[in-house]
Amino acid sequence: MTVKTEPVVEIRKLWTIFQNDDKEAVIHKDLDLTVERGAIMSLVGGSGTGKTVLLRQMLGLETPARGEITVLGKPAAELGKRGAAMRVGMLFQQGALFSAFTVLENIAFPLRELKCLPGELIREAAMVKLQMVGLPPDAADKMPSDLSGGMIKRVALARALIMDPPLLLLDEPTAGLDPESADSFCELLRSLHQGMCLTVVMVTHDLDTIFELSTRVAVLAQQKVIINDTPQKVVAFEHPFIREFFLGERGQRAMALLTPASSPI
Ligand SMILES: Nc1ncnc2c1ncn2[C@@H]1O[C@H](COP(=O)(O)OP(=O)(O)OP(=O)(O)O)[C@@H](O)[C@H]1O
Repeated sequence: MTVKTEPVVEIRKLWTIFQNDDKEAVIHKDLDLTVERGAIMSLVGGSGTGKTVLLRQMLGLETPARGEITVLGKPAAELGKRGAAMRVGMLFQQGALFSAFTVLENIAFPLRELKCLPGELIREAAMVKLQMVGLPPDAADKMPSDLSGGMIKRVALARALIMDPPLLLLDEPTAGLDPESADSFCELLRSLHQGMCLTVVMVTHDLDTIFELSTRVAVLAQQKVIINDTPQKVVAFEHPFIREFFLGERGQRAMALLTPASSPI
């Protein structure tokens, strides 16, 4: 008998509407999405289909016009600023580090904000995370301006994970990285997913990342999630966006990774 656990994210009948000048833009319309515990879900879709907005709504940073978003059994809106980092880690597209803070201060920031832990404990926790993301101890005192793009992503990831949240949201985690750095970042995400029992939702256009990591792919089109399934099932789904996105030349190359031996599914 299989025991069905509660989904980590459940979105029901979601509407997102923006008012631009006197025009209304309906970005999501009656959108449903379920993310099961332990999944690594890639959220894909054309430009402007509302992938980033959806991540921000899951984090409780934006409120939809209508519908429900439940994250770890609670409405996303109730995550609250202080509680959010304990339940959900977010890696923003540009890393979004504080330029005037050192690496260690950046990683420690969410813990310092709690204002209830001794400084030494915070420092130790941040050093552990620095090591977990594969950075050497001497990176702790560097400034963000001294770091490569790959290192910035790692520091931002360490900060997102400082409170060991069960859910990690990533916006374009490998964008701007060279292929080698992107590969090693994917490898890091894979090992953290296993080691920390994470559920991961990531917005990405990078086919290599999708095929190397995803257990699920959810496709946004026509203001909805048109399919949420395994990568193999998604690429076989008949839709113009999917054909263009996955079955173009780049897609064919990335799909070569989906051999039985390397498949994450
Ligand atoms: N606060 C806002 N006010 C008005 N319009 C917004 C706001 N935030 C997002 N939008 C619009 O909503 C649409 C979806 O934005 P979003 O950034 O989520 O798209 P996306 O799918 O992540 O696109 P891309 O792949 O190009 O990054 C866009 O047209 C964007 O201009």
